[in-house]
Amino acid sequence: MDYEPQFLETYKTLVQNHVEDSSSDYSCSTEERCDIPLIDLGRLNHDHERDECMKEIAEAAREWGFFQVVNHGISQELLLNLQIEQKKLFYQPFLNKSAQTSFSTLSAKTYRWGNAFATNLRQLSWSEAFHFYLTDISRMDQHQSLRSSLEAFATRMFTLAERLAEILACKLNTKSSYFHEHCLPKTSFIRLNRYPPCPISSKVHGLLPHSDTSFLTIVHQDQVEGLQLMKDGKWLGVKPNPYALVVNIGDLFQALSNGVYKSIKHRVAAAEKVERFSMAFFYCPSDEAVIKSQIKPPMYRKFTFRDYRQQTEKDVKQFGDKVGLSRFLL
Ligand SMILES: C=C1C[C@]23C[C@@]1(O)CC[C@H]2[C@@]12CC[C@H](O)[C@@](C)(C(=O)O1)[C@H]2[C@@H]3C(=O)O
Ligand SMILES: O=C(O)CCC(=O)C(=O)O
Ligand SMILES: [Fe+2]
Repeated sequence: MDYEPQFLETYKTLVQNHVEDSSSDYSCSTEERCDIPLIDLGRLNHDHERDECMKEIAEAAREWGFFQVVNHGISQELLLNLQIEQKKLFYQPFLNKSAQTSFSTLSAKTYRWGNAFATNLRQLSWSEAFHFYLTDISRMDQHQSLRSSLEAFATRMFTLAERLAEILACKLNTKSSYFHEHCLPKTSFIRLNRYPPCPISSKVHGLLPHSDTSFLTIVHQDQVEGLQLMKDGKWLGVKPNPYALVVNIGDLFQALSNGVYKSIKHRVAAAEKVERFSMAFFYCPSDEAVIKSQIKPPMYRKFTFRDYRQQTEKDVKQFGDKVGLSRFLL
């Protein structure tokens, strides 16, 4: 198909040099699927249920770093419309996507695939993605239907992310106005993911294990399994729920909460026969925002979001993967 990135040809050397070992089978057996906490956000609108619901959110962030939410305020119609646009976007010829001839107004790194810096097959992600910042979206004059779906998604996701972040801050006794001040729609971004069928699915990840460089990430996954998270040293599969969004704590909230909320490693398994799509919203601050916990004694030295992003980009270039928060431990 002319829309598929040429993974096998491009990463031929990594495939040839791959040495099988016991840890290189990435599939996850049935009994290892899990139910992450499922939280009904409708309860936030009722006085007598609000406190309990907020407590559950904070507990899930502490214990799991992951939870699902229903009655989240984002309509199925909106999610479906964006999914349709997402498919149209990925089913363009690969050359259009990579040359971005039809997205010439967008910033250079909108489309990405594989991992140009992978030093071995484990670091290769058998997937492609588009990153959209709100400032880019507003300039997409030639793609009206994609633009309006992205705008609606970003607006609703932003409101949800801010609400969750404020609840989490409140349960930490941290100033919740921090988020309103530093995290703006234009500093957050959307990532549309596609995981193509993969002929070497037991040797490679769909998306390599990582924690997110964000305060919070909210993901809509389709009905194809694949997302897995690390809990108590084991990989567990997250069962897709058509009405739920998956929320996970990112590195910045782990730092701001002094390690109370957990930014958990997760990955997406590659599949041999089926493709998978997901849409993620990364709730991030401006580059100048300072991440410093009020909780004593501090675990991490204070840093700006710019410091963290630049360090991550440097590590990915040098090592093929991000090192993450451990760089900032005191
Ligand atoms: C090679 C990598 C790029 C990435 C960090 C990683 O080590 C693995 C996952 C990638 C990811 C996915 C989610 C976010 O878009 C991102 C910014 C993140 O935190 O992890 C990216 C990283 C990236 O593009 O630099
Ligand atoms: O595809 C998914 O379900 C998760 C994607 C993800 O982890 C990411 O984009 O950071
Ligand atoms: Fe992620």
